[in-house]
Amino acid sequence: MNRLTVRDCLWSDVVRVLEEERPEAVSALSVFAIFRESVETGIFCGLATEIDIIQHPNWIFADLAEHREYHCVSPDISVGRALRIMNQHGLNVLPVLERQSFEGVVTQHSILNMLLQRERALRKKARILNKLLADEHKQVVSWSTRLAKLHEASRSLLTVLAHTSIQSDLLQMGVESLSKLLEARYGAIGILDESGGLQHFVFTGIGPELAERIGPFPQGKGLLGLVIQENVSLRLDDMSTHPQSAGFPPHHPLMKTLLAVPIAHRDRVYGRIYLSDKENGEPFNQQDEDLALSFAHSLSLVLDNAREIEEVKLARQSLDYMAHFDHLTGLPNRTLLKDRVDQAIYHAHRNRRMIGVLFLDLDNFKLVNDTLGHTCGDQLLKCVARRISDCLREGDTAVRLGGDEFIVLLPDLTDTQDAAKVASKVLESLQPPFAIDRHEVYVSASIGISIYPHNANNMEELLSSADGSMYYAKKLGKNNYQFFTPEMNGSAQTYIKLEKHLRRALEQDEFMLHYQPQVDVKTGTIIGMEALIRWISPELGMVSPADFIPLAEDTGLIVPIGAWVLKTACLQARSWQKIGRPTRVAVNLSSRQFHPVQTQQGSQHPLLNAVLNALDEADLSPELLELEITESILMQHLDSTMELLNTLKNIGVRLSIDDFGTGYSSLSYLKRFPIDILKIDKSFVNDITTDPSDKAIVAAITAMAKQLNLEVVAEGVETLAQLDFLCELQCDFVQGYYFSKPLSPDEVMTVQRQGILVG
Ligand SMILES: Nc1nc2c(ncn2[C@@H]2O[C@@H]3COP(=O)(O)O[C@H]4[C@@H](O)[C@H](n5cnc6c(=O)[nH]c(N)nc65)O[C@@H]4COP(=O)(O)O[C@H]3[C@H]2O)c(=O)[nH]1
Repeated sequence: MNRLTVRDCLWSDVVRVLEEERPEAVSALSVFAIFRESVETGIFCGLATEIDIIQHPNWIFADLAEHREYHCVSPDISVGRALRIMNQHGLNVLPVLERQSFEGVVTQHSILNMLLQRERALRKKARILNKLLADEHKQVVSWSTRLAKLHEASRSLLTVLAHTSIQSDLLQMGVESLSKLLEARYGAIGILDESGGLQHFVFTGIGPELAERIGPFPQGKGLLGLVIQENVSLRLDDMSTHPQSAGFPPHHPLMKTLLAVPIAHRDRVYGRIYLSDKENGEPFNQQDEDLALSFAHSLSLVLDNAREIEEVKLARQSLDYMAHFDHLTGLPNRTLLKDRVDQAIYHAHRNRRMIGVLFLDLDNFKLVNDTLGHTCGDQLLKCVARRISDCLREGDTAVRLGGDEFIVLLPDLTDTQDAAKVASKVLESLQPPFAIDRHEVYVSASIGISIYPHNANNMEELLSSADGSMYYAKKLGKNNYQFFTPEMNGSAQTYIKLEKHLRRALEQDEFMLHYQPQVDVKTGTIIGMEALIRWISPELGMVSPADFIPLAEDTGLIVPIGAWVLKTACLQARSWQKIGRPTRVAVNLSSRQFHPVQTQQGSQHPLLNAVLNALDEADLSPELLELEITESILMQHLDSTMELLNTLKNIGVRLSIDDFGTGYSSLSYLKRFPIDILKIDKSFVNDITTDPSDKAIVAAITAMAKQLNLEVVAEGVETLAQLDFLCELQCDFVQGYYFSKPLSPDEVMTVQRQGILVG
């Protein structure tokens, strides 16, 4: 309001008179303005009041003007100043002149009036302002309450987050808080899953049954889809008129007003919140939207954080899993086993109990892996793991150490025989064939058992004792279990030592071949030589092939060793040929060479390769090479075996069956395979003079071989009596100590120079 001036307070009841006029009766409050010549345009001469007239009843206005002290004020001075002038001169009225022109009068009364008016106006304004202020205050208070509530809700979200990882709890709490805050009847949160689809709905104002009927929202369509895709908020005052409101599922309660905001953080949209129908019926306003957005932002931070925590947790879990479990079978691994063994030892020690450790190694797993491939091998390991686990009680642990090695931990044994029972149960469970990729696969296992506290006091020792007894079980023919004894320990150590040295033997040139002559009984001439490998180890001395060949087969080392034997034998036969004494050389083949280690599709069989290379390198005629295979080799994979034998036969090499009579002795297959020679096993020859049935067997084999046009070589002939019997049975060729032990190449030269062998 402006400053109050004299102009604002001019007195309205002013009577303009001429100076020569005589006063007449007027109202008590009137003031006379006296002019010369004209009341409109004349010169202002002064003022007179009712009191002046009463005091001088006979005077004309000119006298009264002259009698009154003349003071005037400008209209722009403040009322305060005017009052001060009146006070100073004892006046209650003043003329107001602006540049000599009469503007009116100001009286104490008019000023008072104006002041009262002004005060009233000010009071009114103050009231309005006060109300405004009160309203604003109320607004501020309500905002601060809302903000406090929002803050509280956000804090609760974080608290929930700290105490639970279940996101739906978090969201439920979020949507409830927000709906309450904005007084919305319905509210819901939808969160996007990894593939961008809307998942994880939480509702408020809608019961679980209805929520179920509403079902999932159409993904990406309708209004709410827009909110997510465009990352924008949306406010509708009347949904029924909006063309895209069809995006709501049909069972959703009818809604009029809608507020939807995205839950987004750093351009990443996590989902959306929608609220509808405020309880007071009003549409959602900008403040509601701001509040919902602020809330959604808090929620997005929480979700972002929760996701990060979840991701870290999952990563930690999978790291933890990887550290303690075998990825293929899902069984615990060595690390977890260590924990369990330590715990078991602790309890067993306190309760004076025993612990059993079973070390299980599959017997023919390598063959399965090599012939059927790694995928089938892996499947087999999984099935084996399941069968082992099925044999165990709660509290026992099956562990995969790696490869085809498993451990069973029996933490609470009262009797060592219980460990034996479990072992035999496991062996039995492995007997039925496994159906792997349309193949029926048979496997067995060798199990070694060690017992705490009898055999060892910690995990490493328990495993090593069980490992030792497992080797012993293998040695005893596989598919059985053995307890640990100190002798076994020695034997296992030897086996392990052997393996270590065998791995280096080939490259360190520690092998050589000896040759045992095969003799024509009638003439004494040498018809061939069987190549027999010898290993002279600098550390172990002479090692028998009966000891290291099975190990070479188990470890796969037989393949390079076998190739070396073929090459060396062919070179030797070629050198005999070169000096004019062509002699056939017979080479033993092991099953592992025959049934190969993973052949690549379309590539040549590794054995065929090795044979061709050896012949080629030595430049040897194929008919001077004989390949000895056992009956059991023949019986595995009949079709592929037949194919390979035919190929070898076509090359021109000769084929013989070693140890004939000890295996299936199926005579019928002899007709089917391109075999040239049968070698009667030395076990029959050994007792031929004393055991009539052995004699009968040898007789039958010889007769049948003759029928089939096969040569027969009897092995292990040590005595003249045995030789006589064999001659009687018309067995033409023999091999054995009677004529000669296996000879070094130099010794062979000496014998060859003699031309014939005499027993
Ligand atoms: N008691 C007795 N034994 C006789 C007599 N005549 C020969 N022997 C022995 O009987 C074994 C015959 O070889 P095998 O049955 O193929 O049995 C062989 C063969 O299965 C395997 N082997 C030897 N060299 C090789 C090889 O280069 N490759 C493969 N895969 N196996 C081989 O090792 C086995 C043992 O070979 P060796 O110790 O050389 O033992 C040889 C030989 O020394 C006899 O009159 N009395």
